[in-house]
Amino acid sequence: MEDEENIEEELFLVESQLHDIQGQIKTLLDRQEELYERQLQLKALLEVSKMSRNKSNYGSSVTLEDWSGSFPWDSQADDTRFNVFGITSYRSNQREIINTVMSGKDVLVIMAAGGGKSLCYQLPAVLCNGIALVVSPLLSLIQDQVMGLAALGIPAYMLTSTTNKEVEKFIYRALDKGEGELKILYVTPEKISKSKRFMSKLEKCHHAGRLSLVAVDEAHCCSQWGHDFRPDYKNLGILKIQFPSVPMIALTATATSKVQMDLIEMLHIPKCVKFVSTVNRPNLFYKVYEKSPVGKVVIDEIANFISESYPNNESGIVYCFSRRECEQVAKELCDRGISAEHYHADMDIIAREKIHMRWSQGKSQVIVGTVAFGMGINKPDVRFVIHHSLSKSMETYYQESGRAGRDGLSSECVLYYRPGDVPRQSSMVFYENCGLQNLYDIVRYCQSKRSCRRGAFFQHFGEALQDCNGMCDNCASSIELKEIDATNHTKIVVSVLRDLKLNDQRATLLQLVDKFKAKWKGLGYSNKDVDLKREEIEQLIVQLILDHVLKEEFQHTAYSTNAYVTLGPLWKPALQGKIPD
Ligand SMILES: Nc1ncnc2c1ncn2[C@@H]1O[C@H](COP(=O)(O)OP(=O)(O)OP(=O)(O)O)[C@@H](O)[C@H]1O
Repeated sequence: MEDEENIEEELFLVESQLHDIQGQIKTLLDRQEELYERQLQLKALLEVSKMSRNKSNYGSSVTLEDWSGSFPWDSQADDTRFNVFGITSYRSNQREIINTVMSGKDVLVIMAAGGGKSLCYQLPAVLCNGIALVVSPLLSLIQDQVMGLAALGIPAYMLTSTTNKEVEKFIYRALDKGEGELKILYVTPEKISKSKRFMSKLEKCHHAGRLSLVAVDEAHCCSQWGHDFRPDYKNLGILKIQFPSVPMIALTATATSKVQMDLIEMLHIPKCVKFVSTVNRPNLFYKVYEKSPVGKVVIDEIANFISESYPNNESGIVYCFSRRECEQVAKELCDRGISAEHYHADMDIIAREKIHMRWSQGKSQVIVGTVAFGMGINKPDVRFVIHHSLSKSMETYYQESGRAGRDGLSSECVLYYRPGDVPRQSSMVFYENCGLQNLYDIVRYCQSKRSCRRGAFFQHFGEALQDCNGMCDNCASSIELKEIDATNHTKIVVSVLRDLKLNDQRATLLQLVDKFKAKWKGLGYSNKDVDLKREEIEQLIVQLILDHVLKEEFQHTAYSTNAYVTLGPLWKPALQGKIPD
């Protein structure tokens, strides 16, 4: 009896010590996770810092002169800003950029969507004698700009495939002989690379001292590391070679350090002065919703979100993965009473224009588009951008979601995520430069239940962290997260993959999960072992890919219905000790 009491007493002691130790282990594991996250951030920062050091080594320096002081053109510039452009004061960096261009320097401008990049070259173009050349990638973008400038009384023209003969003659005379009134000339990059006649007229214009400046809009298109690479942009380097004394201003909304270096090199502007504004869009609320595997449920949720949050026909965009999906989502939203129209590259240009116009004028509420609904969307009052599937990279997502709230008012960016969408994207980006790494970055953004979404953008673009002010779901919500020990699950995932590899078999993500479940049961795990739902197992597999736990040996072992899951080509022993045998 006394023995039993002693045993019970010791048992109680042991159990309470075990309880304490488990608490300590949990604290340590939490700390370990924080450190892993910090490790990733520091590695990214180190890379950015090394890149900028290399860059200064090969001479593309950022001069530190003060461009906000007084300059001889100050009063004329103020007068033009106010009386021609109707703008009462400059926004951040605009004055400095204008002063730099006016001083004859080359400039690289990185300024968030809606930040006011156009004024940075249009105002100097009006102030300077002669003609400014602007290279821009899209006809619709050019048309908008030319119309806007004409409305301000500025003689701007475009020379593109749609320009009629009369106007073309007028433009060539202006370039050649300085006749007629032409201040800003817009062309597409194809004109520079393909039209010898145009280039020889431009040469004459320059020779006569009448080419005032060259602006390259959407300059990230130069770089194949950027998100919208355009082969014809690669040839724009010729402009600086032919016209070395003419200041060049390259502008874009986003460019990682790698893209910046690339485009400085391609445009031959190694001594450019660089102005980088923050990527932060404080008025945008970022959130990720778990996406149901049932298509109709997703549409119900999107339709409810729109009709409850935006009952007054406020404008929005829904981005979809494929053309077929985009048509279907638009139709199903219409069936649920939302005025939505689809937009994709398979439609003819007139139909697309009509749909864009109706939406711009508020006659339809939502455009359901593919990536084709891209550059040149200048609608300021887009209140929400919903992603029906994840984008292929952080940059693409930043651009697409950034079409919300250009007027500075509160707007929402919602992404519907399910791991099952990852293989579809990975099959598309598999052969792109860094395609998988870029995809994994956005997947990491989606899978995170803790980190600040805004912080992920700062990290991606190599910028110091800023306060989110509760403007993302992870910062705003106080949901308690349930934590589980997934060691056994991970062991099973790895062993399922080993079996497949051994038998030279392949499996879709769905099949992988089925095999996992069968093995889980077969191994006789009891009820107190955590039984995960299908989506949770999918999330675990994707997380293991992201954490590089699944080694290279499993690459291509798993397939989705018709696409690679592409497991872990980037394995590194970051999680040593956690990798199961
Ligand atoms: N200093 C300013 N004050 C007020 N409005 C301005 C100022 N500068 C520009 N704007 C206005 O802000 C809007 C966005 O400018 P702009 O089209 O140049 O943006 P952007 O940086 O080119 O954006 P995107 O990358 O999306 O094309 C325009 O309506 C423009 O007239």
